[in-house]
Amino acid sequence: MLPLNHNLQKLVDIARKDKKIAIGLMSGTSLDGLDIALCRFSGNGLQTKFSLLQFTTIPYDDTFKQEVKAVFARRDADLEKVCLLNAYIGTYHAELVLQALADWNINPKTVDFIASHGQTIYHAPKRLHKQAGYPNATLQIGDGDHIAVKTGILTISDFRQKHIAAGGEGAPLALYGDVLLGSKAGENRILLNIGGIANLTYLPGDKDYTKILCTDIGPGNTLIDAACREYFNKPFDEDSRIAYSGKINDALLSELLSHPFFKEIAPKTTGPELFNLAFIKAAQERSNTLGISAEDLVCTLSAFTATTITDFITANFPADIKLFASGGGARNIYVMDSLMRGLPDVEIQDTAVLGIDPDAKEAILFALLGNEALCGEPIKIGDNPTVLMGKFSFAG
Ligand SMILES: Nc1ncnc2c1ncn2[C@@H]1O[C@H](COP(=O)(O)OP(=O)(O)OP(=O)(O)O)[C@@H](O)[C@H]1O
Ligand SMILES: CC(=O)N[C@H]1[C@@H]2OC[C@@H](O2)[C@@H](O)[C@@H]1O[C@H](C)C(=O)O
Repeated sequence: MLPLNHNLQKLVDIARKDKKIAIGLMSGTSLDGLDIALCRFSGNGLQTKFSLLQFTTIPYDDTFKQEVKAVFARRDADLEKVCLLNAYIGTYHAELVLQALADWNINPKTVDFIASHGQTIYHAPKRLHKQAGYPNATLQIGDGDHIAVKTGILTISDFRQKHIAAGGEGAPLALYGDVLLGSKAGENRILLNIGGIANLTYLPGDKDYTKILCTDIGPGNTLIDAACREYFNKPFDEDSRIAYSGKINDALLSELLSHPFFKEIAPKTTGPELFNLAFIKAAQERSNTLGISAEDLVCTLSAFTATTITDFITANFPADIKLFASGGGARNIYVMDSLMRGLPDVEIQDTAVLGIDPDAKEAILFALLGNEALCGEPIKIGDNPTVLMGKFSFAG
């Protein structure tokens, strides 16, 4: 029998380790920076035990943000720029990982694997592109080979394609992490992540997997951020100061809420390809509200995010439920206050009480998906794709 090549042998050795040190990387739709979570795993599937050893978000500089924004969610993107960014982001993320490890005084050789989400630059489920003959599609760039070669660490990346190949929309993948780390017998739970886009996982206390639902809900921070950039030259509404200085415009709010996406059956996914500045302006035109103040606009968009979440939860889940929030939007007090008022019977906390740092949750998710890719088995959760995801990149 021929021997395994050294990469495959190393892969098998890592997969069989009782304890694995992993780095999860997430760069989300808000483009604020790279989330880096250093985790330790033992076990797999429902027996997974994890601890977060370190976490940081390394902010992107303005030049990098502009470069990515030039192609992000744009149908007319410059293909050469996409090609360059695919390699560049891989190398750049690798540098940021090495920087974080140096700051933490950790030798890269002690890390078993990196699990990298990459940067989504376009998300096109059929519900969005509507082009006959084409499947659901999504594109994350920042190639794993560059990360593996530059860091010397086995890298698992490009998780979303398998989900699509097996019939999904490529998102939300939070489902797989939330089921493993977030469910509790006897307690109906919602894990709500408010990033650029808001998504949730419903985990019933009876652990009936056919009732589990994981779906995007609509915009989280993306429209609020877009309006802050356009009218206040600010990246986001820090501590909701702008929202609190404005008032809700009811005509605009009901126009925003009337978009057909909110009537579509879940699970469903979306992104800034739909929810963007042009979407806001079109709704303002239709509701005759182009003249409202920028403060009222930010306030109305914040109310829009909160209302879509409360409406979805009220319409779909039982009243006896606990909600655990994560993502940058969990710091938007206007949105969180509105959720508490809109869901008076729901106990709302953040995921920290579950031992999951709310800022780190998505980076932890990818580390966990990497652990499953190495040593898990596909888990059947209702009608969701029963798959292990991720592609392997070797350092040498
Ligand atoms: N103090 C704060 N006040 C208000 N909003 C905040 C605050 N801190 C963070 N945010 C919001 O959180 C956003 C960043 O959230 P996060 O990092 O979870 O997004 P993401 O991971 O890029 O998104 P996604 O999950 O959609 O991919 C910021 O752009 C901002 O809108
Ligand atoms: C295509 C894509 O990048 N989608 C992201 C985005 O950000 C939030 C929401 O939209 C979610 O569907 C997804 O990310 C998380 C990590 C997920 O897949 O669960």
